[in-house]
Amino acid sequence: MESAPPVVVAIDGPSGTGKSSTSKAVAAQLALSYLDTGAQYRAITWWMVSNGIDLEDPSAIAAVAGKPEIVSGTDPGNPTITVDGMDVAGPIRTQEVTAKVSAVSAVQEVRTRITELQRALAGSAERGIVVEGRDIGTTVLPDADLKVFLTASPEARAARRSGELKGSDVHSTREALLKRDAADSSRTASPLAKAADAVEVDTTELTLAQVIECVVTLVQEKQAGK
Ligand SMILES: Nc1ncnc2c1ncn2[C@@H]1O[C@H](COP(=O)(O)OP(=O)(O)O)[C@@H](O)[C@H]1O
Ligand SMILES: Nc1ccn([C@H]2C[C@H](O)[C@@H](COP(=O)(O)OP(=O)(O)O)O2)c(=O)n1
Repeated sequence: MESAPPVVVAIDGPSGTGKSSTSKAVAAQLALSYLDTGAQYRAITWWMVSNGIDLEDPSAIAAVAGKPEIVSGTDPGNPTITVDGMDVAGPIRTQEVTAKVSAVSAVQEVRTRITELQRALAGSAERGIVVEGRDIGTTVLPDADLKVFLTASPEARAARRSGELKGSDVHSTREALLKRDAADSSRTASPLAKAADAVEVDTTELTLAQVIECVVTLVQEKQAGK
């Protein structure tokens, strides 16, 4: 039997819309690879913070953008991320990295470097890949077979996020989240945006299981040539 051609799925959207949970589950169900591109931007930010780079200065960020070696494991059952061989899955989720990641990811040299890694991983995924981020459908993989743009109300997103971060209140989580969205959407270099040919799914009133089912169906329809 001939094997199916690889399928490339781009899932974009702001924070807390369900990109990571949906993408991981869809990739696992369909036996595809999975790439969390936010984790890559967090990893390079973690390296810059750890090495005392002045993050107020875009030229200082640009000058060292090529230094850290970032490697992503693409098994949806066990996604991994290392910087210079060190497992950074935990450290990249701190509030400090979260607060600084938008400044680092706005720098073009950083984006060029990370985009290269993303395209290489997408191109080598034998059965295909689900790639989630902010600019996957618009810039990284404009020829993706399926593009999904997830949205949800700021209230729903803040409630989901503060449910994860113990001890944080919904109001401050909402403010921090909106600030990061504004920075990510207004930067010049490849901002967060919905591709013209993306399917928009508003997840505010949907359960995670419903969102996963919706995206799995969209992928299967594409694979069936509909
Ligand atoms: N449709 C949904 N309904 C309720 N909670 C959800 C839904 N989608 C995701 N979540 C939860 O919201 C949190 C953020 O989801 P995540 O997938 O990390 O979003 P993103 O990658 O877009 O930031 C997680 O705790 C996840 O379990
Ligand atoms: N394709 C991408 C993915 C993430 N980023 C940047 C902008 C985001 O605020 C950060 C972190 O992304 P991540 O997906 O981990 O964020 P959350 O899961 O929403 O907290 O990385 C980006 O610029 N481009």
